[in-house]
Amino acid sequence: MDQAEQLRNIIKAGAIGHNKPLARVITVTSGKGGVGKSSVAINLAIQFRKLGQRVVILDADFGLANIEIMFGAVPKYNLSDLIYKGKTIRDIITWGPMEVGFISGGSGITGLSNLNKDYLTYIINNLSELDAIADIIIVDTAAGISDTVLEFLVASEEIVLITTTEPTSIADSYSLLKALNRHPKFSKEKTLVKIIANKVNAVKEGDALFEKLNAVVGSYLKIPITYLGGIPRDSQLPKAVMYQMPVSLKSPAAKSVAAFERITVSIMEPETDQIVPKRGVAAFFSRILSGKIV
Ligand SMILES: Nc1ncnc2c1ncn2[C@@H]1O[C@H](COP(=O)(O)OP(=O)(O)OP(=O)(O)O)[C@@H](O)[C@H]1O
Repeated sequence: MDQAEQLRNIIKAGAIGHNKPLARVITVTSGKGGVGKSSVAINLAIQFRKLGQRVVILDADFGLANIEIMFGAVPKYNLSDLIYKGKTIRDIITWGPMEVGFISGGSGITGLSNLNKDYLTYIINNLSELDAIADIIIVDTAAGISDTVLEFLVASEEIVLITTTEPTSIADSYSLLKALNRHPKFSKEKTLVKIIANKVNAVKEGDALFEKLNAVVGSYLKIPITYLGGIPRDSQLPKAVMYQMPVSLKSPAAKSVAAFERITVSIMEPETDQIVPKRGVAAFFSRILSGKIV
C-alpha cells in the first residue's frame, strides 16, 4: 500500500466513524485585522461548551498569540512541536477556562513540502485523534488574504466570516470571498459560508450590512452565504480582554454575550436547506498539509 492509499484509508476510517461522529471544523476568518475574529472564536467556544459540546480552538494566526493572551493560558507545546518534535496531539492541547482546549499554531506550518509523505501521513494520523477528543474544532485564521489563510479556508467545511460595518471591512470581506472563489480547490457546494456582523450599533445595522454583502456576493461570485447575526459594540468585551478572560465568563450579562449565545444556538441548529459536509479532522489537515498526497 503506498502512502497516498494509507492516507485515504485514515480519512475513510474517520468517515466511517470509529463509534464516534467526526468533529465539526469551523474556521473563523476576516478580510481585515482588528474586527474581532479572535474574540468571536473564543466566545463561541465558551458558548459551545455551555451547550455541552467539547471544543478545541486551533490558533492558526501563526506568529501572533492573540488567543492565548485572551485565554490567559500559556501553552507548553504547539503545532510545530507535533510536526517536528514528535509530540502527540494530547501533548499540544492546553486546557483553558471551561475546559476549552487550545492548540497554538506556533511558528506555522511552512516548510512542510520538505517532509516526506510517510511522515505527513504519520502527522495527519496523529492530528486525526482530535475527532475523538472534540466535537467542534474552531480554527482561528490570520486576518486578510494570504496563501496560508486560503489553504485553511478551502480545507474547511464551514467558514464564519467576521465583518464590521466599516466600508473597508465589507470591501475586504468581499475581496476575501473573491480570492476564495478563484482558488482551484474551493468548492461552493461543499462549503458553508456564514457571516457575523461584529461591533454593530443596532440590529438593523447588521442586517443592512449582510444584505449589502449578500447582494454583491450573490451577483458576482454566486457563493451562497447565510447570516448568523450581529454582535453589538460592547465595552465589556475589551474590558474582559484586560482580565485575560472571555467576556462570556467575565461578564455573562453583557449584551455581546447574549448575541454569542444566539449565534451559537443558531450554528447548532440542523441546517434546513444545506447539508453540513462534516469531513472530520483528518480530511481537514490532509487538505492543508499536502494537496500532494491525496
Ligand atoms: N463587539 C465588540 N465590541 C467592542 N469591542 C470589540 C468587539 N469585538 C471585538 N472588540 C475589540 O476589538 C479589538 C480587536 O478584537 P480581536 O483581537 O478579537 O480582533 P481580531 O480580528 O482577532 O484581530 P487580529 O486581526 O489582530 O487578530 C479588541 O480590543 C476587542 O476587545
